[in-house]
Amino acid sequence: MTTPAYSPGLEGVPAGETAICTVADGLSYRGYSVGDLAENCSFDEVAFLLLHGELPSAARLQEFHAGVAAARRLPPSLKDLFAALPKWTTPLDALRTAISALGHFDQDAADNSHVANLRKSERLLAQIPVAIADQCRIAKGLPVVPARQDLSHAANFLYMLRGEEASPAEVKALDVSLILYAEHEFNASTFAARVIVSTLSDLHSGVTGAIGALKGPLHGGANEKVMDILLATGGPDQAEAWTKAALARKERIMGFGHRVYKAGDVRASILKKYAAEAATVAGTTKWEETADIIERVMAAEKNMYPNLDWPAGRLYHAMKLEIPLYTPIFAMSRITGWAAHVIEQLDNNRLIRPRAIYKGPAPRTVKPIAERG
Ligand SMILES: CC(=O)SCCNC(=O)CCNC(=O)[C@H](O)C(C)(C)COP(=O)(O)OP(=O)(O)OC[C@H]1O[C@@H](n2cnc3c(N)ncnc32)[C@H](O)[C@@H]1OP(=O)(O)O
Ligand SMILES: O=C([O-])CC(=O)C(=O)O
Repeated sequence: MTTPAYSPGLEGVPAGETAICTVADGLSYRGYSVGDLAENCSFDEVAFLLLHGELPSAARLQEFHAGVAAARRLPPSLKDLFAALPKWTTPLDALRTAISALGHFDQDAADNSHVANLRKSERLLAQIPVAIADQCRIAKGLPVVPARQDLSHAANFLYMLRGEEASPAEVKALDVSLILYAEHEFNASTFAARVIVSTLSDLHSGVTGAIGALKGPLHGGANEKVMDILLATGGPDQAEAWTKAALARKERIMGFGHRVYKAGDVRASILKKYAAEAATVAGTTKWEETADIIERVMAAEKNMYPNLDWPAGRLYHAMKLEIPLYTPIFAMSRITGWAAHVIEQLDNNRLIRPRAIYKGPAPRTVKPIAERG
């Protein structure tokens, strides 16, 4: 038997088949380029596409929206759970706990059939924004805002968070960011979800694990770190020197680089315009100028380009959303990709169990405890 070539971090290794998304020749979901989807569709249509395989007709979209909007509520005990969490709990950690807890209440929890998984996916799609908004308000001692069934995924989230409707421009910008965040092949969180359900575990367990993987700053956690970096520079005047000094200290500039995209991430180019427009409205263009300077330094010094987290962090900041909400917002979109992959995995399952190259001690025998040093 020949040993297959080893690739650290599984870089470049095909680890399964999928019909959901490809990052080859530009990013596309089920055959549609993300640019086309961001230009011509709403997030709600893209969610349907990812879960059901085709773009919806107007009637199917209405039916889908009605079903998801009706599920925008949490069991009352979730609110008690949020109130009981330590005050230092981050919104992403609270969301991870909430998804795990929601599994207890879902009547389909242990049913891994295709139709049950679709039902659970649509419920989680509905419940995640509610969980983020409710936890955020409860942690601040504010009353929760009941969901609106007439609003889109993006608009309802902003409404529940703030207690007032957002402007159409804000809703559109958030919606586009959700389309771009929705799915990305075998990224770490999605792969984690697939590994979990490949043991014939369940959707809620897979999504709970996926959120744990998303949290890290090398993956979804980077969109929160982006704003930390921009704020740390102090602004355009110090940005170049700050970035060069950080690189000299071998620090990573979060929001740059990507395992697959070495010449830039198309999603970052699409969202940049929305981040810039939101900054103009908010009067915070100083962070756009700072970002442009850092982009120039990173290209010149490292030949490295922004990923989607770079403009997303800036967009959410210009929308006056609190930094710890940025990765939960990523999750509120990526639930569609995670769910589609969980369903695809379980529809044609084989346990995911690779091999390791052993680097430990040579075989040895146990000495009686009195003889051990
Ligand atoms: C939506 C998303 O999840 S997109 C990813 C979001 N994550 C980030 O933005 C975090 C910052 N970026 C990174 O850490 C990386 O570019 C990753 C993890 C995304 C991809 O990394 P990989 O392809 O595995 O590259 P790896 O981590 O091996 O780094 C290769 C080299 O580039 C350097 N490097 C990679 N990213 C960066 C960065 N953002 N800033 C500075 N240097 C970097 C590394 O230090 C390393 O240098 P070395 O060879 O001198 O040690
Ligand atoms: O694909 C990756 O490694 C990370 C990423 O961009 C995503 O999950 O959107």
